[in-house]
This record gives sequence, structure tokens and C-alpha cells, in this order.
Amino acid sequence: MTTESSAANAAGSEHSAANAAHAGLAARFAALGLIEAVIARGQPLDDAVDQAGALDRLAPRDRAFAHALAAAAVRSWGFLLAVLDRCLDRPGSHLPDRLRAILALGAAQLLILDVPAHAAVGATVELVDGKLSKLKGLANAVLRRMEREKAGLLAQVDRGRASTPDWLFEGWVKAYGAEAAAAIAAAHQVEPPLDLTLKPGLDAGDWAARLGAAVLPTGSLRLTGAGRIADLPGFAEGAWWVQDAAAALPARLLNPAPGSAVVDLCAAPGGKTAQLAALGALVTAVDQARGRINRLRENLTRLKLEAETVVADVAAWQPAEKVPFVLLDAPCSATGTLRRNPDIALHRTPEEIRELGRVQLRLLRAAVQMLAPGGTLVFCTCSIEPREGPEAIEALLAAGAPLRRVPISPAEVPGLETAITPAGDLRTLPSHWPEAGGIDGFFVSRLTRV
Ligand SMILES: C[S@@+](CC[C@H](N)C(=O)[O-])C[C@H]1O[C@@H](n2cnc3c(N)ncnc32)[C@H](O)[C@@H]1O
Repeated sequence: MTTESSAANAAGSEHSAANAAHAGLAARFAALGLIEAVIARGQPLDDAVDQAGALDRLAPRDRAFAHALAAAAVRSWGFLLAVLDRCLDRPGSHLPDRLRAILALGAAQLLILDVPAHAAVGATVELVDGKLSKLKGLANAVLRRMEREKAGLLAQVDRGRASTPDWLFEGWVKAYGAEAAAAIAAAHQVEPPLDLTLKPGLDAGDWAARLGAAVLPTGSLRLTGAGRIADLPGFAEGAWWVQDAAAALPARLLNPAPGSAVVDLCAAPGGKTAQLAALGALVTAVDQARGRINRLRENLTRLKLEAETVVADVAAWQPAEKVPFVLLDAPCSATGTLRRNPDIALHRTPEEIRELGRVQLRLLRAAVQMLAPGGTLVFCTCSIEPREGPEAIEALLAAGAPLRRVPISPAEVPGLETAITPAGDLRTLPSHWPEAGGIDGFFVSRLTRV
């Protein structure tokens, strides 16, 4: 069951509780706070959730409902505003921001989460208070109209496209074609499953059975409706860690021999460090964010794995000796993770992507300096913007870097053979594996120092 459908269930069953109306209102109030933090104050949704005091005061079920409401509203923000405009005589941009957010919250319940209309409309209209009180009637009328015209509205407005800023969508059309761009946008509307990377040597079939997971062709375990991660079997003993199936590929494609030295650049919070250490490599994990390196250390401790850690700017750091393996998981716009971080679509700008492309090139140049002759460099980003993938590699090679590509072979990425580009890089898209629940968008290029 997805969080969104469990949210609908939570909403449905809230009537059985004695304090149903009050709890439903408190959850919606908390959701509104999260939406305002993301939309009006530009916060990432995860940060807003971490900092929301109103959530802490809710019972676990209401907290889950509030979170799911806010996530649905942020994920489909453009769609909800487009639908709202169709239910108003004048565009919704004329409304006070808070009222617009309340109506979008109502629309998310009615059109996405299928919350029963009497609960969705009644409790949402209650949020229209204080200075906005005189607009209660308008809010009620708009949400009732939305409920009446639901089928037509859903047919008229393409949820994926309307939720994607034009500049982002047009970039995908240019890079991947119109059909693929539409599929990517649609994939972002689906809540992603939970993927786990199992420690090498453990039996995937056994663990899949214990966890109620599927084993993906690339070896990751996939769960839906997993609940609290720390409560899952194997968490405490460090049998696995959370990592999207696509994010698990770069370290596998580097594939260092046990005992070989690996420099893992931009390493925190350590998903790839864990993979490399679990293969028996001697890993030096470098990241400039001390707090994130601390998290990396905690993660390795739980997993009973070891790596040397360094807090440093990759552009200004070099290992004592050149190494045979370097992994650079460069900072990027993370548009490949929009399924998990829907606020990214609302906050990123084209200028940021251009600047990140420049940063990646700078870090790539530093990474090349760390590599021994004949050594292997894997570069990856969780972005689906060409600038932060193939264009960075082409710019590096065009500038004369002493590198040549080592093309990724189909046997190395079972089930994702079509994600290998003509140049031999890997380009996964959120629209890949639709029937299995999708995959994050990742770019991976493997090169050797000549
Ligand atoms: C995509 S995340 C890395 C995820 C990590 N590789 C993993 O698998 O868990 C990017 C990381 O790059 C780090 N970073 C960004 N710029 C950096 C720089 N110039 N030097 C070192 N680390 C940097 C950030 O602190 C962040 O932790």
C-alpha cells in the first residue's frame, strides 16, 4: 500500500475515533504548515518535516496522514493550481497565498488521495479562519465544485506535465524526446518504493522473504509500504542499507578488487562507501560536510564496515599516493530523485544547473589527478539534466584529460540494457521499470587513466 493510499485509509477511518473531527483538523493544519514551508519559504519538504513542531504533537497515524497530504500537494503543486484555476472565475493567483495553499490541500485530498468528500471539504474549510474567515464560503463552493467535476478535471489536466516547470520539461524533450519526457513527468507522480542494498554474501532470496521484498534484476531488494525503516528485520544487525536501485549501480560498476585502495569522493552519507567497503576495498571517504561525514560514520558502524574518513573540499585535497580506483558522486541538482524529493521541481533554476555543471567539471579535474595510470574513475550524478552528465564528461575529454571511456556492458546492468547510451555511459530515467515501480534517474560514466 502506498503512503498516499494509506493516507486515504487513515482519512477514512478517522471518523471512527471519538475526536475524529479534531484530529483531522490538526493533521490538515500540520500539512498546511509543511506546504507553506516548502512553497512560501523554499524549504525542502524533508527539512520542513524534521522541523515541524505541529507534527510532533500528532498521534502517529495523524502524523503519517499530514505527511502524506503535504507530500501529495508538493508533488502535484502545478497540477493542483491548474485544477484550482478551472474552478474559479478568476485565476487563483489573485487569492491570498494561504487560501491558495488551503484549496490546494483540499484538491490533493479530493483528486489524488481520494479522501471522502465530506471529510476533505469540511475539515479543509475549517482551516480558512482569522482574517480569511470571510472567504470560507468561497472555499466551500470551490471544493464542492471540484468534487462534482472531478472526472472532467482529471481528464483535462495532465498531472505530470502540469506539475513540471516548463524549462525543466522542455529540457527533457530536447534530451530524450517528447514521449520520454511525458513518461518521466508521469513517473514523478508515483510515490517510489523503498530499495535496499543487501550486504554482499547474504542470501538475497532469504532476505527478500524475511522483508516481504522483491529481488530486482540488478540485485537490490524492493519493498512497498514498508513502514518505519528501523523496525524492519535486519536493520539493527546491519544486514542492508537504504539505497535506490539506480544509486547502487556506480559502486558496482567501479567494482574494485578486495584489498585495493579506493577514494570515494563526495561520499556522505555513505551509501556507496558502504558498498565499496563491503566488497573488501580500503576506502577513503571524502566529503566537505562534517555533519554528513558524522552520519556516514554512524551508518558504517551500524553496518559493521570500515572506511577512513576525511572532511575536505575535493577540489583542494589529494591522497598521499595515487590510487587505482576513484568514485566521484558529484553534487548535482538531483532532478533524478524528484520522485523522492518533489520540492526540487519547484526550487531549482536553470542557472543553478549551469553552475553545478561547472562545479562537477572542477571536481572531475581534481579526481583525475588522484588516479594512478591504468586506474578507473567512475563519475555519477543523480541528475537527468545532460549538463550534469554526458556534457560534463565530453567537456572533460575535449579539454584533453588523460582518460578514455570504459563502456558499460549490458551484462553489468541486467534489466537496464537499454539504459546504456551509444557512448557507453549509463543513463537511467525515472520512467524505466514502470511496472516494477520505477528507478531514480542516474548518470554513470566509467573511464580509465591513459
Ligand atoms: C550526492 S551527495 C553524495 C551521496 C553519497 N555519495 C552516497 O552515496 O551516500 C553529494 C555530497 O557531496 C558533498 N560535496 C559537495 N561539494 C563538495 C566538495 N567540493 N568537496 C567535498 N564534498 C562535497 C556534499 O556534502 C554531499 O554530501
